[in-house]
Amino acid sequence: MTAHLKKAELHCHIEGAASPALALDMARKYNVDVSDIIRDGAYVWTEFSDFLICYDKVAELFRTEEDYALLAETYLTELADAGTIYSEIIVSPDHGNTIGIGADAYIRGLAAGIEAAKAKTGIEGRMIITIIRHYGAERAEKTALYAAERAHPLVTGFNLAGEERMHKIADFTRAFDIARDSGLGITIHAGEMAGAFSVRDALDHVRPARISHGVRAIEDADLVARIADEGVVLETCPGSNVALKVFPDFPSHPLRALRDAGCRVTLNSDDPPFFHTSLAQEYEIASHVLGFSDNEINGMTRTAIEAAFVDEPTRARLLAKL
Ligand SMILES: Nc1ncnc2[nH]cnc12
Ligand SMILES: [Zn+2]
Repeated sequence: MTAHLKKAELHCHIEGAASPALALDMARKYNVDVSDIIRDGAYVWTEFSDFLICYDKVAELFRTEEDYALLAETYLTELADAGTIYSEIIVSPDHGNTIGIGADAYIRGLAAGIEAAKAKTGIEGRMIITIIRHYGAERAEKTALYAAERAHPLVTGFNLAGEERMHKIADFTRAFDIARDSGLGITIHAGEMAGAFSVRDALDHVRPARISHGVRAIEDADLVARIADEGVVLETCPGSNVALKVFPDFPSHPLRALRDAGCRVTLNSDDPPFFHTSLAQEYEIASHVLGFSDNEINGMTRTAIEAAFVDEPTRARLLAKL
């Protein structure tokens, strides 16, 4: 049982945290037919690109600042109930623009949800603005400028998500330079749907403090050694990887091998209800399926707080809670 363990997560896409029940509430509110994406109380998708389409359709069900506040408050309260003290949610101002409320209202709504959850439960939350790889470099640079202008004090990091098999990481270096120069922490999706070369490209071109996933680095022993040497933190999401068939099953997942090779690893949920998981379940998988001891799991939680994109007094306060 890991229910008694304190938890922290660095990697959850906020629209990907919407339960099918909450998405159905939104669909009813806006009279949207969602029978193509929700069936028998579960999201319906077949493989990664189809998952991204399903994800976008769910995101478009949240249409006001209040909807986004409810989404963030609901998710973070649920995390806090499972013993979570810290969460970074990945947010996409581009979604605010798509639904027509604009990036500012989107971020304001999410921030209100984070603050409401904190007031109720004490959970600390931050936002990581993500650019979307398949939208291309031009849109990424606009979003980076928006993030750099300090969209909100709770925005503390910058990421690249989306279809990893499109474009090159080198196309996004200007966006990452803008974000880094503004003081945002840098992480980047790599080594999930593409192989070790993608992680190497991220390290060479972007120099992130963390890699979102990074698990396919396991295909290249020299790269694993480099990740360990450089202390780059891996935001691993085993349940997501198995659901998306990055690895066929949990025994094939490289979390143990990466950790044993000296990589700094953390546990994360990615898009929990899409992958039939939760942060609490990822902790359970780490314990009962991957065989990590409570001490080893606590070490991963500590790594998450050490690598969190927060100011030092907040980090010290969070570390004191472990
Ligand atoms: N697992 C994932 N990989 C890349 N982009 C995403 N957007 C939402 N979930 C994602
Ligand atoms: Zn992700």
